[in-house]
Amino acid sequence: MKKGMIVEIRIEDMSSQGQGIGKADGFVVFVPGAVVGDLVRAEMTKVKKSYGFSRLVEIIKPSPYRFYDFDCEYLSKGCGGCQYGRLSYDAQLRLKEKQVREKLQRIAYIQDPQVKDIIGMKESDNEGNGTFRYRNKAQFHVSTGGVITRKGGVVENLGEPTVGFFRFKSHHVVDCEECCLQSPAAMAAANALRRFMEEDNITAWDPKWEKGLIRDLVVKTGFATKEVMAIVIINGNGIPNVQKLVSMMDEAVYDAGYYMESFVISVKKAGKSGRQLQAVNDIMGDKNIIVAGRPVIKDILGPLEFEISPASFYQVNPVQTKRLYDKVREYCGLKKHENFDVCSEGPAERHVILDLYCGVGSIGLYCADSAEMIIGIEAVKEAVVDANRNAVINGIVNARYICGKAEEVLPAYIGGKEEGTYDSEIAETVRKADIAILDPPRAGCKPQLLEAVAEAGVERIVYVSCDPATLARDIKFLLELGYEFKEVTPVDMFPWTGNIEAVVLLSKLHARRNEYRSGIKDEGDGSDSGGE
Ligand SMILES: C[S@@+](CC[C@H](N)C(=O)[O-])C[C@H]1O[C@@H](n2cnc3c(N)ncnc32)[C@H](O)[C@@H]1O
Repeated sequence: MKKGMIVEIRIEDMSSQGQGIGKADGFVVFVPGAVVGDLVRAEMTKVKKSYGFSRLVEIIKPSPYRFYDFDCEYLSKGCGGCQYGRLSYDAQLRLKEKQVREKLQRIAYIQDPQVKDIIGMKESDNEGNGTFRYRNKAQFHVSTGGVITRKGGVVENLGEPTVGFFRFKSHHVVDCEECCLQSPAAMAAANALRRFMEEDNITAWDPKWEKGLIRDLVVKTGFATKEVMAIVIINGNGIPNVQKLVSMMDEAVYDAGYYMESFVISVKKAGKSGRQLQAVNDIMGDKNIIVAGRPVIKDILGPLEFEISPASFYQVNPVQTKRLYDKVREYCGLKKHENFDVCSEGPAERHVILDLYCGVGSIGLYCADSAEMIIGIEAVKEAVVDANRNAVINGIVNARYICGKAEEVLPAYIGGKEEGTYDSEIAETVRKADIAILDPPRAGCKPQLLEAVAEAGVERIVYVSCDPATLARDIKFLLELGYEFKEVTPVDMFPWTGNIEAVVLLSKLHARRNEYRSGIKDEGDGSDSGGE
């Protein structure tokens, strides 16, 4: 295989970035623009030892799964947001199921994993918007516009500001005035920011010159409350004429049918290396300044209310979050939520549940009615404060939160190594835990955390993941630590994109746990489950 060669390829798979994947002469080739089922002609652009990249030349026979009605002009302009925008929704769901299965087979070495039907979105969801407008958090990048002073004092007008999303595998911002995945409030706020920058000649952050003011805009929307928080991430100490921007956004958001409850500036000073390809949560600055309104917005999920701060994580698709959390409850073995009353005085089941990577406490609080105690661990302080407040708002008294890295906090509490440096009452409760819910960021869990969970001896592990590869890696380790894989349910939290969410149930293998505890390294065959 050589660069410049024209090859014919049947597309059999797709990457999470939306590239078609097929084989030519046994050689794996990535073809951007092609979808599963296409027969294409492609020109090789880069050739490695066993795989290569190509440019789509011609679709010889289009796939029956091709979707032609995706109503977005920015997809063809290169916006990298909707990687699966050319694939029918049903085909997306099948592809995501397949990807979860394959990762478990290839990375966790589970031969025939029990993969339940993916929980997809329905047409009637989300006030009839179905698989569209499902995101309650928009993250816009802002690119150069206005005037800038170059090194040496040269003043240059950089042209129109752009507010939108990165092009596929690039930091080029595709200017988007409309996005069918975002809430109308988010688009109204983004368009107001662009207008403000144009009118007031406000610069955007230029990663090449490491100059300019506005870097990004995050808009959080409470779908149930219509409350909106706008967070403008800047390279500086403030925004000139910021009150004008606040009123422009406020008006635009109100016209879209929402209420701007909070306007925040997040300060992120220029680093030497300029803008890196950002992980979702790295977008925020180090210091958040509440310029107008309240420091939190509120949302409602099922029977619970949640307050969310600028720096706190909150699941982005509320309709699917409810379904995901219901699945978590089911995997925890808790009763259904139908007659849920969080304030009920009825006897709780005797579960002690560890809610690891708990964010604003949402999953644990969703399970609190069936627990003796919820212990949440979370690294972001604002989220821990939110979690405590959320427990209070909902009248939940059986939840405690610890701020710190889960991989440091849990081993300390389980091992009792630093007695005196932590709450011994909580430590005692942690050691009684019988269920652990793990919901880490994309990178997955650190081995120390998984070892501590196994050391705690919980009967069930419910692992929620947004990256099947790190999920499979961690499951492989948990199997070695004496747990048995039961089943996985993928949940489509991110229609039209290549992102996959999945929830896994693992249960303790009693004989093997004892071996693990006593340090005997007997492999066993896993058939000795004395389990549940
Ligand atoms: C995918 S979110 C899950 C949040 C929550 N369970 C929910 O459903 O909304 C992952 C959370 O882990 C937190 N986090 C990241 N690294 C962490 C660590 N090492 N220890 C504890 N929490 C961490 C993040 O701040 C974030 O709130």
